[in-house]
Amino acid sequence: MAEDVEAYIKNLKETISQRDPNQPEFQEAVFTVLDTLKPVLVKHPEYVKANILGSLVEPERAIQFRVPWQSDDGAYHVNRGFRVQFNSAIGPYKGGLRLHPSVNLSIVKFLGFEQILKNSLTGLPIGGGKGGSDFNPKGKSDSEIMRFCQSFMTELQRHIGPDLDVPAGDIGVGGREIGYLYGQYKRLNGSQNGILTGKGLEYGGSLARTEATGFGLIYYLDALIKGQGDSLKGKKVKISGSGNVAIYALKKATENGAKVVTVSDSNGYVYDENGIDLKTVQQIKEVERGRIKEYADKISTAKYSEGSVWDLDIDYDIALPCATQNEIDGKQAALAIKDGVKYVAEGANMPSDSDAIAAYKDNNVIYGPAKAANAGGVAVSALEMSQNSERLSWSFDDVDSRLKDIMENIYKMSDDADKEYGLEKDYQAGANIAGFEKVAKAMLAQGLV
Ligand SMILES: NC(=O)C1=CN([C@@H]2O[C@H](COP(=O)(O)OP(=O)(O)OC[C@H]3O[C@@H](n4cnc5c(N)ncnc54)[C@H](O)[C@@H]3O)[C@@H](O)[C@H]2O)C=CC1
Ligand SMILES: O=C(O)CCC(=O)C(=O)O
Repeated sequence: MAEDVEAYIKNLKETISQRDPNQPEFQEAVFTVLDTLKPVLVKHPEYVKANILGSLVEPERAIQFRVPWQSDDGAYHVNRGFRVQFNSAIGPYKGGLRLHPSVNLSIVKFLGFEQILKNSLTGLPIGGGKGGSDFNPKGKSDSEIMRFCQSFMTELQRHIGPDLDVPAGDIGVGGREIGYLYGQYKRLNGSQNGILTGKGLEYGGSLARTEATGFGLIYYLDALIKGQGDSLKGKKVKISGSGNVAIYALKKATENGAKVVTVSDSNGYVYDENGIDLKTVQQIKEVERGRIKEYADKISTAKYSEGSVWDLDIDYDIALPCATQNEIDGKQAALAIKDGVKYVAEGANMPSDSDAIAAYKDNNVIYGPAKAANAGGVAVSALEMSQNSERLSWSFDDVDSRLKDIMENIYKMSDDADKEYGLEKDYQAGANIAGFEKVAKAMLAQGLV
């Protein structure tokens, strides 16, 4: 049976490589998951017989469209928009929209695929999807962002709905962009605040959605660390990124007694041995929309350097990558291990490449993978959908305590899966298995769909 499973997985990988030879990020995400699911397939031959994985790796729908917009100087531009509706076995497609020049079909498919199992882990009824555009928001005026978002939504609105597909934010899409996207949807279709999450509090947003991914990361990390009989208190932490996820991870980690000594952006990073000051980062990033370099102009103990924060050689305990995919390679993971890192928990999606993950595992670094560690954002998005359906707003504490329960439960589900399949502290495999089993059961029950 184990040989049949090996052959099945090998065959699937070959099919994907042939079908999508130019999608390296998608292949990376899928191949990693396929490898960790082998024990489940050995135990459940019915999933192989029904070719559940063959369906799982193929999006139900991948939409690509033109996004024309005009810049303030009157020039005409055309970007490419995407929405990949990957899997609706357990609920409406759910996942963010990314605005970044690197966005292409491979990246949107990898993110959409990851979202299927992540959303399943939340325990809430949401399927997987993702979207975005290769539009670069950096340096654009508010009016340019508004015109782009209006044009993007003019096409996207045909494909989404409160029970069909509910997008949200991701890199380059925060409260401002969600506002413009929602405004355009409403002009075209009337008010239906269930079509997007991450909305402003005045028009159907949920308290704690802004904080959810970063806070959730720390709730998960806390459970992971406690599971090893250890504590977050007094630990020295490197965070990468300085966007939504990084900022609220910094806030909660500091509140919980850890010392965060770095934040970064795509140009460089700041290192402050005294601990990064949250308010200064928020002022630069959330208010002024500036570069992280400015932090060192405001805080005298901080030093700014160009390049990757993962090349900074200092002793520390915990790595929290919160910027982007493949930001940590094998060499950088080896440096982290040499520097004393015991825990890695991923705020970004797929920030560690496969060499980095292998290095963590070979050196007994406790590794919390993205789909478990950063599921708090989408979990609170699903709670926003519930509040919209109920026409109610829950208190911050209510949402936050549900978030904490969800993140602790994700750790527990991954740990239980490890125990069931005899996988010693492999929280990556545990998360993949726990997320997959629910989706696989739903797909099997629904027949050839
Ligand atoms: N916002 C959310 O609720 C969720 C976000 N994520 C993931 O978290 C990560 C960060 O997203 P957000 O904080 O929402 O985005 P954001 O747009 O608020 O911030 C992104 C941050 O990453 C940095 N960055 C982008 N590209 C980089 C590069 N090539 N090298 C170094 N730094 C780079 C940016 O400078 C910025 O500081 C992404 O991987 C995203 O997919 C995951 C789950 C939910
Ligand atoms: O809140 C959401 O629906 C999207 C979150 C997201 O894009 C992610 O989990 O990567």
